[in-house]
Amino acid sequence: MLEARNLHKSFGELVATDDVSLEFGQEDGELVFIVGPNGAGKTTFINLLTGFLSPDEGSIVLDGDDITAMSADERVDAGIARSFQVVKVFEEMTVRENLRTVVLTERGKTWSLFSMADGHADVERTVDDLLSKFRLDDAANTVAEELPHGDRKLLDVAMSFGLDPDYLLLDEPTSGVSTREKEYVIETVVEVGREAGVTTVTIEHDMDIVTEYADRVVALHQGAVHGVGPPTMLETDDELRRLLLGVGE
Ligand SMILES: Nc1ncnc2c1ncn2[C@@H]1O[C@H](COP(=O)(O)OP(=O)(O)OP(=O)(O)O)[C@@H](O)[C@H]1O
Repeated sequence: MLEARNLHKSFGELVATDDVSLEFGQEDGELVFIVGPNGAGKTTFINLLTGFLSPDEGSIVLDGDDITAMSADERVDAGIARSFQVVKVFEEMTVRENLRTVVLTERGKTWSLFSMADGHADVERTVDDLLSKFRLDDAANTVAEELPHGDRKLLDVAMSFGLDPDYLLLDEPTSGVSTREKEYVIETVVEVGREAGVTTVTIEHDMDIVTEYADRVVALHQGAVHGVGPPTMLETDDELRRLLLGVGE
């Protein structure tokens, strides 16, 4: 289980994370969506969980161990991977080459266990598996910068997934993706996460997507937890609806 305990983070006078305590991973393959108006502290919270920011107060606990002081890289090794709002892929490499770099990184730890030939075949099998899971087979030899936006997003998530995480934190995987592609991108991500039993925590602004796919919704407002509940909360919580529509922000 991944826990945030009383996290606080300020930037100067601005409180971006205000006493946030949340738990993830009680159930394998749970799909948690984080919602909230612009500036609510969603990305900051993901940055704190993944080690890209340090909290001013509070702690992050993984399976009972305090990991607050762990670096982002160490957290990846511990099973916490992320994607970014702006895709970070190697633009001039093909999709296959991008995925291979991740699998090699992940395998790096155990590389000596394989002979070179076995190791190579194993890496390629894993890359093929990622290509197929993320429906990128047809784009395997396409250079990343030439991919349609939806496939770029899928490649980005596939690269995080290739790190073999227990927890996958996704910062707006559908941002900038056309309405037509959105459903396809999120459906693919959801399916892969569920099948692998990976807990995914996804920031999402499209409430139709959240309603359709979330097992649990976390709503943030002004850095604090406004509420945690089933997606029906988006219908029943009038205050939340008002916040998400941006009234009074
Ligand atoms: N590095 C930083 N330095 C100063 N202020 C920051 C920094 N990062 C975030 N903030 C501020 O903290 C607040 C929370 O930002 P954050 O990006 O976490 O919100 P968000 O909910 O992800 O917003 P959005 O939906 O617009 O992406 C905002 O007011 C933002 O301007």
